[in-house]
Amino acid sequence: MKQEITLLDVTLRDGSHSMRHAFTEEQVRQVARGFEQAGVKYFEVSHGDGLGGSSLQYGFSTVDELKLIEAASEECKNANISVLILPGIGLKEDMEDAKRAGAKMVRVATHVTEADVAKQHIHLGRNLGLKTVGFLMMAHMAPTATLVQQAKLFESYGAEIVYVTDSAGALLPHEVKEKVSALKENLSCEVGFHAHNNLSLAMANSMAAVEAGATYIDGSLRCLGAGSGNTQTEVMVAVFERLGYESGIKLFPIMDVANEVVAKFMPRPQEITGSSLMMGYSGVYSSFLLFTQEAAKRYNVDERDILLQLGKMQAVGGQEDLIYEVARELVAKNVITK
Ligand SMILES: C[C@H](O)CC(=O)C(=O)O
Ligand SMILES: [Mn+2]
Repeated sequence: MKQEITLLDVTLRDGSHSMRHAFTEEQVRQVARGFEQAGVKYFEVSHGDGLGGSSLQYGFSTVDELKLIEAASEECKNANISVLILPGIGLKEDMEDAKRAGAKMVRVATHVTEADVAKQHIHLGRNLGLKTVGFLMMAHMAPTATLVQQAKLFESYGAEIVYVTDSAGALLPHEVKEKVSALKENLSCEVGFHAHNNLSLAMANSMAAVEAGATYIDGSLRCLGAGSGNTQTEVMVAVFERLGYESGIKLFPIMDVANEVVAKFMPRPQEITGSSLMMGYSGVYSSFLLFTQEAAKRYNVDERDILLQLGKMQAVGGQEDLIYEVARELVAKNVITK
């Protein structure tokens, strides 16, 4: 019997960063229809920074995420919609609204050392009858023992799956293996893994995660996501099938939605540019990419210098304002390298 894994697609959520949160209802419907036909079990829809993310700080959504969740849900009979929520950005009401709009799963995301802020959200997810997941972001920033401690908190609150989230695309395969194995040894719930491709390691890291026992792996079509994007879903379908795993996703239909739908609205190819490489190298949150490019342009400084400095400062999600501060400091110090 083939071992089952769930490939959870985040094109319509992590991809929202790359799309500057401008998904249209028609784009979402087309992708959702494609997922339904291809046999995808779970896919995520919401603002890139999760429910309630539409704001001056993170970027306003063109179309209200609830409308997008509702539209996606209307297209699906078997595929289930997940939403992401970051405590402090999204509210209790947002989770309730998302459930009414058709969400079946909620992933509660915190910085890797802050699982304790998710207790109420995990409880609420369970009370709403949603499949409830803990999502430990910027996993490269904590030693494995801390990650285990934090994952245990999530599990104790009721999370049914806990994710190791490589938000900066900074982890190397042996580190993924160590972290996922430690969670498998210390938790009873399932373990998931979310990669970013900033060091061209998303696929290798996803394979390392599955080999270490992860059963949920995130991906996005054509890699559409923050930074250099995520592990490419349609490629994972092929690779994991070759490795003898069963994802339930049909290869040709998932390739069709990637190439006939998503590729046509992507604003740019998901390449590993100088800046996204630097994010993986210095451990910077992938969703900082477009803000960094804007700040570099505005202050005429090298994006790589901003990113190196943000990495040294250990900047985390929610500190987007630091990007501009660092750019201004580089100007003040006369580090004008462009
Ligand atoms: C809010 C972030 O975009 C969540 C995520 O996908 C990550 O940390 O990676
Ligand atoms: Mn991500």
